[in-house]
Amino acid sequence: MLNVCKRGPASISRIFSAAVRTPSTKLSTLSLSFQNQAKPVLEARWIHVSPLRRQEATAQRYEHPHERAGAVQVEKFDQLIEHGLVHSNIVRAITEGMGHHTMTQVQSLTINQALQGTDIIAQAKTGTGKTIGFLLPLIQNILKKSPELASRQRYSKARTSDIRAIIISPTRELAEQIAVEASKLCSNTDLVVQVATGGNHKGMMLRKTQREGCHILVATPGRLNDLLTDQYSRISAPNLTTLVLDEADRLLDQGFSKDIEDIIDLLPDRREVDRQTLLFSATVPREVMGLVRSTLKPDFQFVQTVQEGDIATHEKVPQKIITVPGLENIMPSVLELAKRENEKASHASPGDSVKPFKAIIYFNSTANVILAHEVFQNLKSDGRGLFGKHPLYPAELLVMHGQLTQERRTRASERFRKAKTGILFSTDVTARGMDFPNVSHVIQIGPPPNREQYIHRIGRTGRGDQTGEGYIFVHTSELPVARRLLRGLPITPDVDLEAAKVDMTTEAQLPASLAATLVQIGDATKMVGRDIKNAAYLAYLTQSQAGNAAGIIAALNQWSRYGWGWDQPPQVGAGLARRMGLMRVPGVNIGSGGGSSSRGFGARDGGFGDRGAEGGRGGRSFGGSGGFGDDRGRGRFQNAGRGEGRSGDRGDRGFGGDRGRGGFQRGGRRDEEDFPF
Ligand SMILES: Nc1ncnc2c1ncn2[C@@H]1O[C@H](COP(=O)(O)OP(=O)(O)OP(=O)(O)O)[C@@H](O)[C@H]1O
Repeated sequence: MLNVCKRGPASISRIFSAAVRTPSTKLSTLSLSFQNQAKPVLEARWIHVSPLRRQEATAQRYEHPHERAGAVQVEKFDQLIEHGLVHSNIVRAITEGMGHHTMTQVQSLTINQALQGTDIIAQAKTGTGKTIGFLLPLIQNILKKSPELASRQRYSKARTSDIRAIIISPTRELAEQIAVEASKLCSNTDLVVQVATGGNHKGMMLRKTQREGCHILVATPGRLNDLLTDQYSRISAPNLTTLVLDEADRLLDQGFSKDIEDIIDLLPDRREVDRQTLLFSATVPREVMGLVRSTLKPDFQFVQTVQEGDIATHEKVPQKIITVPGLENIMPSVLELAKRENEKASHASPGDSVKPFKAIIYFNSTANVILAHEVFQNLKSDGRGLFGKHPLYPAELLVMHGQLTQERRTRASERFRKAKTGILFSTDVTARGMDFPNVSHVIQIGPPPNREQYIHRIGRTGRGDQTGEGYIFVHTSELPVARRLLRGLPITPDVDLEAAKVDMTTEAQLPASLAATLVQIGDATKMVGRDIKNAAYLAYLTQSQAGNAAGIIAALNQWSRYGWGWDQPPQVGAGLARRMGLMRVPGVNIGSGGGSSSRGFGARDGGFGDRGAEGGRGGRSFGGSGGFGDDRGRGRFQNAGRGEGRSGDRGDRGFGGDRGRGGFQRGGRRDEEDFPF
């Protein structure tokens, strides 16, 4: 059926322009391999598990000389009680409270090992239960030293200096989530869990901790540093038994490693108070291995259920790449996808595995999150005027980025957690560790900042025994960089979405449903303010890794013309254009300013001098990364901005940059044979 709309997309944009006028060691058999050190007094051990041999692996016994003779590798939580390894009050919280009976592979390996007190770095795919993997041994090891804490007392006598375990997380939301999980595990014991994050009121947290005491502290790095150095906080951990770094590779990369080093210096000397260190993540890039070694004892174990060469993402999550001819194709394509999935879900019979559409859409900049969220909020179905029903009704449309207050961030997380159907427009603040239930789709807009981030983002779906789907949209000019970053991942091209193929620069006859989608996005975009669009343009420009300035400028200009209906593209400040080497690039609309008018709509996770982190340290990068109170900027334009550190928020004001890899990089070797897309 062909359309109503005789004129094609080009004319849709003209409607806008009328309104807008400016510019194993395979442990194939749980065998252990030894990595000899130069002076092998103690050696680190690598435990790899081939997924195919899991059953076999988990049934084996350890036979390492360091092991307790006869130590059994258990795989049911109840067996931990039978073997006298873990207090029944902890196990009951998992089996009866949470309903988990069988351990996941990473849990089985790490719990069995960590109970013996060794330092561990564990790498396992996203959503495989790593949180319990470190919480359970951590809690048991506290109870081993203080059995009197094993059952609930009427009056707890905990103090602020009773901290036995500290868990560090790179983001506030993740810290909150871990604290909730830890409280569940401790629910039958007398252990007290507290959480300290940058966005929350320090005084209130301190008063609560002074009132209730603390045995397990979950914190973000900046706030933890702040508490440990504040002599009035009375927070101390003289008897610390365990330190956990969740998302360890993130905490040990350049953005956070100095904070972590400072925190470790503030903890009791390990030679005087022995403690266990546990590092967990789905990704452990080689670059951080040096720091991993220096953080752990020399005889640490590397429990790796993802081996080099294995697929790092879940095979059960189909991943598709959609190459679009214009950036203006992306929002209509997302809407088409959402409508299609809603349609499928509404026709599914009760036995079908089709889930309601509940998606997280990741953007590389705060400004683009804001723009997309506004557009989707403004959507109306055809012919209903201003008060028309939303085409995705009853979906929740939520936004999450580092410029929001902590209260709004928490509210957005909670609402998305509860939503049956919805879209969370997000920067990378939710990319790691967040366990939102029933996420059916993860959609990434543009190439991710790096391969690890792609893996963590995709990991928000297909968690536990759930299924899910991944989509990534890239502009043709971004394809080389996407191929370089995502080499070897099971991503296949997708050509099903009509809105992703249509040429918006020419008039055409279109199927009615496609025309309706384009008109809906067009009308909704028209209602979004100029500043937001300017900011989105500049953020996309400054964080782009396309390696081709002329190409990305052309794509952005086409977006502003055919997506927003602007005659002139937004201005790029002369200073910024100079710094980015854009002065001679055709199509750049150079303004007179030294920088850009879009401050405040940060690009990838922050920057703009807002390295203020959780504790509010001023910074110097603009165009940084950081953002969302989690990531710390290593921006493209270091030193170019003013320090605008804001207490309680780790840089999210920047408008540029990419985590340590700045824009316009070379696209890397192009070897078509290597890529399915
Ligand atoms: N043994 C288990 N059996 C079934 N479900 C489990 C088990 N352990 C944990 N889960 C559930 O699996 C989900 C994912 O767990 P968790 O968040 O710990 O994963 P993760 O490996 O830390 O993920 P990420 O790498 O994204 O941080 C949670 O909903 C959790 O309740």
